[in-house]
Amino acid sequence: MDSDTAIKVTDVQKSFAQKQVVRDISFTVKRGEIFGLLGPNGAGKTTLIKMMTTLLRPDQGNIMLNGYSTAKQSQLARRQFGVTGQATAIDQDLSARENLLIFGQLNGLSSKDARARAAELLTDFDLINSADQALETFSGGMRRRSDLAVSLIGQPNILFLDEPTTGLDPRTRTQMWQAIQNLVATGSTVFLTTQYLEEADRLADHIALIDHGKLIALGTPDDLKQQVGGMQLRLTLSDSSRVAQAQTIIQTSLNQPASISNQTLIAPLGSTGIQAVTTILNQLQGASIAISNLKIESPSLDDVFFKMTVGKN
Ligand SMILES: Nc1ncnc2c1ncn2[C@@H]1O[C@H](COP(=O)(O)OP(=O)(O)OP(=O)(O)O)[C@@H](O)[C@H]1O
Repeated sequence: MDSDTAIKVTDVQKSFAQKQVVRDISFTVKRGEIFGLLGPNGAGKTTLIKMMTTLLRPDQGNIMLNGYSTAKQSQLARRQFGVTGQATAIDQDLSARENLLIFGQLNGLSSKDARARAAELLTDFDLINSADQALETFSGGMRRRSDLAVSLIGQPNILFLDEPTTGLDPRTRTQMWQAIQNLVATGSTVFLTTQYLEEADRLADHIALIDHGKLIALGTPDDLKQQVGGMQLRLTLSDSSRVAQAQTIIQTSLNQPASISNQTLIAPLGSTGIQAVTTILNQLQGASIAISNLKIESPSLDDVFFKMTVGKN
């Protein structure tokens, strides 16, 4: 495993009873990146993350965290990461600061270092003004940020975030995104699962899409969007009698078929087709074909998700 690699998953399989829920999955996560794991309900995300965090053993295959095998060197592998979503508060009567101090000491920090690290995290996560309030008085967003702070107290090199923003309002979600981005800016590697495709699109450098336990796509958000067809041109004409003529102009310029829906022509632009849009518009104008609407649409990760996954059946 080279030194740029934080996580290496090789041919991992897991079955429960007779049912195979993770099938031969392999991928690599580079140091300092945000890697998103996506998939419909029941796809196997939680099972995979449990295997990566040593809570479950794969039936077959290998998982390495910073070069340590989760099966053969589980103690060392465990020291490489933090996880959110596990017991991150001992007692709701404790303040956020007290909670951080306890987890700091559990992680082997001296009380002086734990105090300093707690103050740093409370500031980073915008909790410093509520640091001495009991956790039970915290809103959902404050709790989530406090959980994230706790998972960072031992300065893990790799952080697993299982649905870090589920249920948060848009403002708090944006704050969490910022916190995650700040974290990777300091060199940590983040592995996250999310139900929000926009979140994966905004945050993730690479995405693995799984369905029915199988890896069905792997790449940057842009790679995945290209796989479902890239950008599209949608042109609506003012006069329906000119549709056939406009179709010829578009098809000739793009060298791609254009489909017709009422008065709207739709054609894939491909990677260089966007340059042809000016030519198309000039030719339409030259032929006195008026247009009432023009859109250049990028595919979204939603398109990728819907085209590539089937989900529970
Ligand atoms: N301990 C278990 N025993 C039996 N079947 C299980 C067990 N854990 C998970 N499964 C099954 O494995 C499949 C994958 O579940 P998993 O929780 O990994 O999916 P997921 O992608 O995390 O789904 P969700 O988005 O709904 O959380 C499901 O069909 C689930 O019912």
